[in-house]
Amino acid sequence: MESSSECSSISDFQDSTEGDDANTLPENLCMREYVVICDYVATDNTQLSLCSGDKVLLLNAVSQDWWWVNHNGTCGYVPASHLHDALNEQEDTEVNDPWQDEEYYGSYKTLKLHLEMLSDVPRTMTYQNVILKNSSSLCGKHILDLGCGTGIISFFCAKFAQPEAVYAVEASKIAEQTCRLVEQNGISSLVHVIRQQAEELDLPTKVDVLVSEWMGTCLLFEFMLESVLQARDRWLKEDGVMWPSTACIHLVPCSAYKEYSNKVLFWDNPYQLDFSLLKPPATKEFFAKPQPDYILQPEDCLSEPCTLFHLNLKTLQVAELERMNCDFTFLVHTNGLLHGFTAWFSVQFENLEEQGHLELNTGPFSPLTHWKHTLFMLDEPLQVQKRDKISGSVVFERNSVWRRHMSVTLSWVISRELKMQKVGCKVFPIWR
Ligand SMILES: NC(=[NH2+])NCCC[C@H]1O[C@@H](n2cnc3c(N)ncnc32)[C@H](O)[C@@H]1O
Repeated sequence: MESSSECSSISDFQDSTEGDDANTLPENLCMREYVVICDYVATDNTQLSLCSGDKVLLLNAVSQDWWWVNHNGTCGYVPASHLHDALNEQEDTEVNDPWQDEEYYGSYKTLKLHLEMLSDVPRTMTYQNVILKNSSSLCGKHILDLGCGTGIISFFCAKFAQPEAVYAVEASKIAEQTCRLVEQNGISSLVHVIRQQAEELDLPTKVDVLVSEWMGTCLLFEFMLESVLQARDRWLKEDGVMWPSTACIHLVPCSAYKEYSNKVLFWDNPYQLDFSLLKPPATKEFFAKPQPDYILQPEDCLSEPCTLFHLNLKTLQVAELERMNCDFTFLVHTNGLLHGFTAWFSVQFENLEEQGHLELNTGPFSPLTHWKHTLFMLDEPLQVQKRDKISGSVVFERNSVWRRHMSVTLSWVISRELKMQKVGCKVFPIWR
């Protein structure tokens, strides 16, 4: 990165970048004022340290992540995620709310997402089975159903067990419907619908069981898990039960030829014309972020999958969610093209009445769920063959500004007979 001393004034900097249209934003966004929405401390002398509320002038969007700005006559780089378009100020709630709660809970007030979740039979039946198989242990117990949505889990508790009370907590407007459903089904003496954010909850007692369906893309997106862990610390008895009890994130190297062909190779000769110069922008546009609704076929796996993270939800701390990293090694078991990696999650529910646990696995070897699979596409496919080794690391990093978002950084080395063949690294935002 250029040194910030290179920029003595805006006109100098602008002249030096004249015609440099490689990374400049369209005219309408350059030279606009932006507001800093989160403190930033420079980590080298090409960057600026800024405080939330500072106003800067955007000079050049060098990349999606780093922008060259002017602040009171001094130029330097700042992370784009820390800036908000002051002239195009959205509702204060958007700029000042890193949790985007208005948008988030707004998305759950209609039936669309609830229909999708209830239509997911493997997901919903797993929760029903957990309640069914533990019905005697739930007798006389207090249960917290966090983020109950339409209340389906609370209904299972009332139908298949005899708990003392179920607190069905739901922050979105759907809670009004949930109240009506509970009344209509005659279980309002047992199931108490509370329209409240879990963070502001006030219950009459601690609970014996905290059950929640909080899992998002790549397990963590939405970071509803933070709400669940905070509710655990505040409301779950010392010997209380967390359902799910543990959660895992799995990864496998894979081929995705159809995806690559449809999105990139397509441009080689549409209607017998050579549009191949569009392949690089197509790669950037379609593969910069993961595909969250991909369906990985088992035969496209290039090795056995591995478990990256195994989280114990009774002991996990919120601070651990900021950054999680893990090394991996895959032994390729078939010749083919490595187009990318696919991730999915599984959650386990401790069984209170017999050995073992119940599991909901959202991977390619289990019944398909509404989460489908998350495909991380490399920019270029790589030829691999049986007995090659794909080793590397993955870093899940929570977005320091937009608290429901994260990034996944994949680094890989492909080796053949102990000789390094290919090395690579790519950062995937989910979604900011
Ligand atoms: N598996 C998921 N990715 N999402 C499915 C559960 C999400 C449900 O929990 C509600 N919800 C999410 N966070 C909270 C919270 N902190 N407090 C109350 N309700 C919540 C949200 O409004 C929605 O109805």
